[in-house]
Amino acid sequence: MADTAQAQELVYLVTGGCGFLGEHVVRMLLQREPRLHELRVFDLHLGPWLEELQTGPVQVTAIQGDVTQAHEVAAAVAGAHVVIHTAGLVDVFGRASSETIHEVNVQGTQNVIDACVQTGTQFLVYTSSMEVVGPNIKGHPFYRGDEDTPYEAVHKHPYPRSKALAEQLVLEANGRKVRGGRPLVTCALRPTGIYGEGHQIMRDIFYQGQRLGGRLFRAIPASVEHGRVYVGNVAWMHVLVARELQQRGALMGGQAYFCYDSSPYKSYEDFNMEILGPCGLRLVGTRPLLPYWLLMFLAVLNALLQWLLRPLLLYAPLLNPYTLAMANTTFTVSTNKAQRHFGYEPLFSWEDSRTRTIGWVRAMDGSAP
Ligand SMILES: NC(=O)c1ccc[n+]([C@@H]2O[C@H](COP(=O)([O-])OP(=O)(O)OC[C@H]3O[C@@H](n4cnc5c(N)ncnc54)[C@H](O)[C@@H]3O)[C@@H](O)[C@H]2O)c1
Ligand SMILES: CC(C)CCC[C@@H](C)[C@H]1CC[C@H]2[C@@H]3[C@H](O)C=C4C[C@@H](O)CC[C@]4(C)[C@H]3CC[C@]12C
Repeated sequence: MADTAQAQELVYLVTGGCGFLGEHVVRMLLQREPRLHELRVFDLHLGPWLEELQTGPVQVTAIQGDVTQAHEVAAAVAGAHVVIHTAGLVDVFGRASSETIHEVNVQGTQNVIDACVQTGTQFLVYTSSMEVVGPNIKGHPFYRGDEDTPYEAVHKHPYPRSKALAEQLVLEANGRKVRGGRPLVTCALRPTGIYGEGHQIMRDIFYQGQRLGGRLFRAIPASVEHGRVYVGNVAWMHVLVARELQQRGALMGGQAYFCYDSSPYKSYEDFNMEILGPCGLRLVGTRPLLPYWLLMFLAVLNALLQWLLRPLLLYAPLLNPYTLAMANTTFTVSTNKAQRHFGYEPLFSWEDSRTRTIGWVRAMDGSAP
């Protein structure tokens, strides 16, 4: 828990605080933000684990609410010094409509900005995504690029489009006067594919491998690099950026930072095997077992089935044309902007990140649904 020797005076609000990333941000704040007095956790669905946090020195306030409801957001934001806005609809599988994704990710973010302005909250950190940059629909590689690398960002899919619009809103809001006359200071963090304890897709792939007798079948060439970052480091970056934004607003305000750490550059599947291999799974094939055209045919078929079945049931498999394109396009970052601007160093080494994630997967063994 926080070092109580320092004055505990700050009120933080974490939207989406019960999600995969949000829970790590909440726990990290309690461990590493000594000036915290109250931590508000705002989410559509509150987790039972919040109960166990109520016994520490920091007042943890659970708020069940919806970011699309401006009055609920304003009530939660009022009196907060800092807002970390991680709430979002993460959907590249066609589970939600594009209107709903826009409503939550874009209008929800606008509501958060408006609430800061109306109630006088000065610091706003937004969880953006690598997808505001790419991969683009043309499949152009982004090979170990940084925040200044030129890239043709073209957003057709509702999720990346919504993240890009929301990020733009947040960054453009930097400098707006909030109630009381001070300027709003904002910035955006852009994680690549996050992994770690609680990662739903890793869980799904693990169970799928178990159902297939401990095997997964290679679908993506090993040469395609996909950026990954450990959830603990993403959470730490949020905590640090929120703290430093209060001291270095002139430099950091209006900036976007990729989230990075020392996780290795690998294909999506080869990276997963770094975790799932020690948990008993094997990746079959050194090359994709099916040709790309056949995978694309299956992906399109899945999209068609999703559309046809929609009136009856929700069919949302991992493979669709968008996820196939993502998995097949190199997108990795190599940058030190966060280190230069606010002294970020990953808190967890690759070995720690991997060990922690393996421990979490192993604990699920035998509990397949
Ligand atoms: N998972 C990744 O690989 C990844 C990568 C880059 C960026 N991100 C971003 O990180 C953020 C968190 O993602 P995650 O992976 O933890 O997803 P998640 O789905 O686990 O968490 C999102 C949380 O937001 C909440 N939420 C959704 N709609 C809401 C609403 N209308 N009002 C209030 N709360 C709502 C959900 O209940 C959930 O707890 C998102 O903004 C996402 O775009 C995620
Ligand atoms: C050949 C297929 C079966 C492989 C399917 C893999 C696919 C489900 C994976 C590949 C890449 C993954 C995305 C990537 O890690 C980055 C992000 C950004 C983030 O903002 C949200 C999650 C997302 C889209 C990952 C989703 C799962 C993807 C598409």
